Amino acid sequence: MIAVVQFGGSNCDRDVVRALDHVGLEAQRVWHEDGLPTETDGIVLPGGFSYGDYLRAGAMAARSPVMEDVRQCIEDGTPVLGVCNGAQIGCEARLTPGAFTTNRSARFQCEHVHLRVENANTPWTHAYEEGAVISLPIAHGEGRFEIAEERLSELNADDRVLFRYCDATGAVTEAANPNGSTDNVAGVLGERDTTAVLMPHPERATLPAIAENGTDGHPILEGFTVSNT
Ligand SMILES: NC(=O)CC[C@H](N)C(=O)O
Repeated sequence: MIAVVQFGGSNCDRDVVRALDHVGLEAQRVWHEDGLPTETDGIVLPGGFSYGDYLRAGAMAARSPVMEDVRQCIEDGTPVLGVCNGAQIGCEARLTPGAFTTNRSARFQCEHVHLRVENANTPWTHAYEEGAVISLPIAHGEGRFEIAEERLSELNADDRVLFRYCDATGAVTEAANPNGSTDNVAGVLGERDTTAVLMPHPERATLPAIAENGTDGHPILEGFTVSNT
């Protein structure tokens, strides 16, 4: 069972449950104060505006006691995916490197972006070839990935950048960088490749009924089945 952890202000938790259901995975929303059910074999930190994005997006949710359980699950090899606000929470909780800060535009941005798959050898990207270009929606005000230069070199060396913003041809350019993220980074891996966070929303590009968003998010969510085998 995939636990979709809900904090005060989460607003993508139902969408994630529905998308996982479409992928054929049993998922359940779990209120963060209730802790993780014993049958948890995957975790999603969903998008939204936990605690109103006060202080910094994700900063308060990252300090919920449930995050200790999440950390323990990661150590046990349980796959964990953070999406948008969930990515911000993941970085704030130091499950993944770097930080998400205010977009270069200083505005909330809701648009479709192209992403280049930088590492296809992970559960989340197993269905893609390295260098593949996919399209997912973004919707955030604080999605600008920042990290110290030395840490970025380490991340690159360890192949822990999962996705970069690119144009339709796969070129990683400044023009294709929607929010000013360092090195166009849109998603990163934790110390294990079973932990990943990304700002774009795979659950919004999974259901065929939302045709304009495509279905490129489907294989990403399927990562839970890959890492569970
Ligand atoms: N869709 C979301 O999860 C929003 C993310 C976050 N609250 C932001 O605006 O940056």
